[in-house]
Amino acid sequence: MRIAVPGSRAFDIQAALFDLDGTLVDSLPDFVVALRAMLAEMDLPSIDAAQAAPLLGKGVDHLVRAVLTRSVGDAQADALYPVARPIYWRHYLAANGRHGTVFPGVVNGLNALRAGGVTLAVVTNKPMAFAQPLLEAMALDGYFVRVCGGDTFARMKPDPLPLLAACEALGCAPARALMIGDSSNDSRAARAAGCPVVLMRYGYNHGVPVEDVDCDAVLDRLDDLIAADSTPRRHP
Ligand SMILES: O=C(O)COP(=O)(O)O
Ligand SMILES: [Mg+2]
Repeated sequence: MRIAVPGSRAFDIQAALFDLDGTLVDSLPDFVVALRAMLAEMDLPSIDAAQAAPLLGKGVDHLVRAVLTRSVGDAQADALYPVARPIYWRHYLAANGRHGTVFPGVVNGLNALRAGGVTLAVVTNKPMAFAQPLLEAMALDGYFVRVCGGDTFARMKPDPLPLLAACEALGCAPARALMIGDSSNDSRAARAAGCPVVLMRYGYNHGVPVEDVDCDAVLDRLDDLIAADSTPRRHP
């Protein structure tokens, strides 16, 4: 499918690889509920959404460690981490998909890409035990022929390995697989894999605006991607 990307060139793509948190699903409320429950159970000071958002996107282990470091400093975080991790997993499994929502434009965008014959896959740093139930809770699971989690391969994004492995599984050359993400984690992985990459403006970006990140384009909504040969239109 030839797609037009506002502010960039047209791309002839066969597959689209999607980041999950901050790109497809606004899962920040789930993370906040689970983190607050973990901190309360451990008698540690709480956290709010603005403090948690920049810590997302680098996998669950990074998140738990970063939240502990924020609360108690580096040395104590190391000691508390083995206790905190299973507590966080329990609370996140309970919160997963209960408070989050699908970002506006995502369903229309997925439908348009699928209708254009593009093969869709998820490449997230979220562990599979969280990623699959979240896609099901958001009724997005039917769109993707493959879901790759942060624990599917030996290394996660920003390493190119998950993107290269996903391309191989889909039988797609990296140059024809468009990565759609929300942070430098996604664009660095895409650049190293040789995939074109667009970033969503609304996601979780480790505190670095996506305009300042090396990528092919920045989008406000997924359905701003349009078939290159059709008249530009905004889906309802
Ligand atoms: O770190 C996470 O759990 C989220 O990862 P994602 O942004 O790659 O979906
Ligand atoms: Mg993300």
